[in-house]
Amino acid sequence: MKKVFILANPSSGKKQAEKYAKSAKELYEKKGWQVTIKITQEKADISRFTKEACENEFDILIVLGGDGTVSELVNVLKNVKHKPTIGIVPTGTVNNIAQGLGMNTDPEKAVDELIKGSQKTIDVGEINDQLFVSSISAGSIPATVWKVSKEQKEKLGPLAYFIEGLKSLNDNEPYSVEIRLDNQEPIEIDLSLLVVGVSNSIFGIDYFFDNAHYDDKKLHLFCVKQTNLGKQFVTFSRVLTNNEVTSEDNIAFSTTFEQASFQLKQGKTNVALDGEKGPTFPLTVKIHPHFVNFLVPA
Ligand SMILES: Nc1ncnc2c1ncn2[C@@H]1O[C@H](COP(=O)(O)OP(=O)(O)OP(=O)(O)O)[C@@H](O)[C@H]1O
Repeated sequence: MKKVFILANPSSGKKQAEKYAKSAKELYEKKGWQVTIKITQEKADISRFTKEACENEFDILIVLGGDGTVSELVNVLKNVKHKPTIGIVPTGTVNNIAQGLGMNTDPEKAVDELIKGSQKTIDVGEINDQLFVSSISAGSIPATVWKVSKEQKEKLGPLAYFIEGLKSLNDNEPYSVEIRLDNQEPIEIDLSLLVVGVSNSIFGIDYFFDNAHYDDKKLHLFCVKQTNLGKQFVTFSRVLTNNEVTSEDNIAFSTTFEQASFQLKQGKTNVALDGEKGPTFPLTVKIHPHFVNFLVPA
């Protein structure tokens, strides 16, 4: 009999996680699975319950939450002997990770999809000893990601990020970064945006890195150089309308790497990790290929 641990963050998204967790338990028990359900009361419970699921060797750990919850949970898996297979029921606001895995964004359908699903071994990124499952980013747009209030997120969903992002183009402060990719010579560039992603879906845009896959053993880098507001706007519009990210006038560029370092040479900027506040510069970033199994639609 499969041992299944359900971990639900009731504060995520529209606050429906507890409700869906209970209906998931009912459905999975009918299927003959042995189900334990835990509802988090605070952030620290995410790692506490994940450790419990690993120590007691559960086969499957189903998480009901958004990117923040999934990211917190995956960070626990770095130091455990037994990693359960993870399944996501996306009850967050943006749910990039679930989207990148091809999960249904309707939690009810996702609950059902996980029973019939298959397993996929996915890559994760590491930045200064912290794991990320979706992306890290630096610049005024990512800085707004964690400034977006819970209320704005509930009301506007992913659109809240876009609106705040566009507003932030105005107070874009220049910063200069020395980038060293794999064994290449370092380059120093004045940037307004730096994004490193594990999969295609970033900031709620599911084609941000069009060719990226969760199991391609690569990290994907997208940079926008410092330029005037108009050109930046055009570049972001291209990204948002699924056009080429590499613009003719070299304002933006994208590439892939396995390990890299980023050193801040001038100015200051914040780093976001899976939509939450991340570490500070200097950054050492690498891929962990095939780190953990996830349940994905069949
Ligand atoms: N009871 C709670 N249990 C767990 N985390 C909580 C709780 N209350 C507040 N939080 C906060 O919720 C954050 C995780 O929320 P999460 O990111 O999963 O949802 P979201 O922000 O709605 O979705 P998304 O990140 O996809 O936009 C945690 O980092 C933690 O700070």
